[in-house]
Amino acid sequence: MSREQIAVARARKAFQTGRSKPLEHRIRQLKNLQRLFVERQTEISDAIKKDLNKSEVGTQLYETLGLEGEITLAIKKLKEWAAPRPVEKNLLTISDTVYIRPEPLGVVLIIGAWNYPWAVTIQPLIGAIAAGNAAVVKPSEVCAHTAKVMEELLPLYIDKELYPVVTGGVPETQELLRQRFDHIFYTGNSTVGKLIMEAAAKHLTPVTLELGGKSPCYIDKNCDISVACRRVAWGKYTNCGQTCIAPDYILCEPSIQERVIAEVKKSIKDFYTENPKSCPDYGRIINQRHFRRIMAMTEDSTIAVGGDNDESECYIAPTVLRDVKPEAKVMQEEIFGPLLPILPIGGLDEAINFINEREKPLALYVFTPSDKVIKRMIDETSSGGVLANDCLVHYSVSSLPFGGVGNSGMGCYHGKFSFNQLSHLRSCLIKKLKMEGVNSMRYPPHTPKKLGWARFFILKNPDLGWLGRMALLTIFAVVAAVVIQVSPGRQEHFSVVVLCSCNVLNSQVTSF
Ligand SMILES: NC(=O)c1ccc[n+]([C@@H]2O[C@H](COP(=O)([O-])OP(=O)(O)OC[C@H]3O[C@@H](n4cnc5c(N)ncnc54)[C@H](O)[C@@H]3O)[C@@H](O)[C@H]2O)c1
Ligand SMILES: CCCCCCCCCC=O
Repeated sequence: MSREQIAVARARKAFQTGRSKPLEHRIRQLKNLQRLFVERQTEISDAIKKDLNKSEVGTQLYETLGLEGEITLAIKKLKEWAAPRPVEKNLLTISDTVYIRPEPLGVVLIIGAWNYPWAVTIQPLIGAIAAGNAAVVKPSEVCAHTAKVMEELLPLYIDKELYPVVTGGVPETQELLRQRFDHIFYTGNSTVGKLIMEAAAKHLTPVTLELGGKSPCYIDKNCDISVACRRVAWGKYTNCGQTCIAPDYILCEPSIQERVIAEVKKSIKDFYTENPKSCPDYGRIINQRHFRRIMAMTEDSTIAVGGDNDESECYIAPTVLRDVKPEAKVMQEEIFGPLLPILPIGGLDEAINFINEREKPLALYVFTPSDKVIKRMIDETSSGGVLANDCLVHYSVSSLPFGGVGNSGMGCYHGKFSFNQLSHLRSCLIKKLKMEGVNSMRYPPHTPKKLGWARFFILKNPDLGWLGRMALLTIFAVVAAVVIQVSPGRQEHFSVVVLCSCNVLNSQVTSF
């Protein structure tokens, strides 16, 4: 058996013992994971420094702080999230207990990307643990130092059979993908996303695909350009542009292009000094392959700011490109690097058309003081998420589902959405063996009269409020009296009326 097969088989066996399911176990594991981030911050930071030149503070701010917040939230809310969820009923099921029961899916495969290696690998793991699953964790081999630290540290804190770490590159990931999982949670590019889905299809395994793409940024000429550009520069150059939701390019009217260039330039200096290369807060491109890919994108565009680079250090200065054409190389794929192209455009209508002619983005940014412009941008486009007058921060809001749409991904996570995404939401309906008369309307022989009753019972919404229920009760009482007088032998009619009368006051599930 391969190393990958062994890890999956062990995780499955451990899941089958049932030990991942009790809430106490889940909480204990989450607390242990939290402890890892408190006790091992130095090892985590040192490795990321080697991989991406992230500073220690940057690592906490962009990677581990969010994870600590998500763990704290999951621990606090787990009982509520995992509890059966009462649902509304129709009249036909009014005397039944009807609810949704979140259940673990089984063994989840988590495939992480390299750009925020802890954030995008461990955040799904938090959801997997909270939902009671086992999970095989495959960190990206591209951030080699971090993958090694993750492989060493996780088993010291959490159940290593239930949550094994499998390191490796493409062959190892493909070997993992040949195994059977109950869910695959993949973060990375859209091309590999398609391969993941293909492999998952063999076992009919559901997938979450957290992908990327080009996230547009429209700057309205009426906005505070200085503030807008500072926020855009932060969103773009954080982690050297290697952020899935970085504003990929700017759309603005030609009349403000020079202002935008000047203000972005000013922010670059404010954030990273005159010499970003020696600034501890400015990162590096992950490797030379990506360095060359990014530099090649500048070839047919005009550099307005930056452009300095050093392949031996994987350094590319924060760069702005002016008067970029839609056909330019930099506009053909997600940049994932510190280049900020500006595309002059005729105004909002043209910007909306430009966005809609392309793949649905993961994030969409609009900077404007006008609520009308914001509303139009939201109403007339589609994207995984949309932000007005800021960048990136929606990622930190646990109550918002984070994920793409179309080419930018499927499924979502963060907070309760992670729990739901990695749970099976099982429909439960518990009926008593009494009141058989009421069922006659659905048993053959089918008659128009029975259909009439069925229409009433299925289509009527019993959620009438207290007054409505009292009124309905009165009607049922009158009908019951009439039925008893007119057709004393028709037991099913009588049962129906009694059933409704008895239960109309209690149209919600109250206990399990
Ligand atoms: N939506 C999000 O939350 C999110 C977060 C981070 C990154 N991203 C996106 O990810 C992309 C960057 O990541 P990447 O794709 O370069 O990361 P990557 O190269 O680390 O690949 C991601 C994972 O896929 C595996 N993989 C790569 N090729 C494979 C193959 N042929 N078969 C099977 N597995 C394979 C890798 O081992 C790795 O674990 C960008 O598009 C970015 O926008 C999205
Ligand atoms: C405070 C804002 C945090 C932003 C973190 C962005 C992480 C993006 C992950 C995808 O690349």
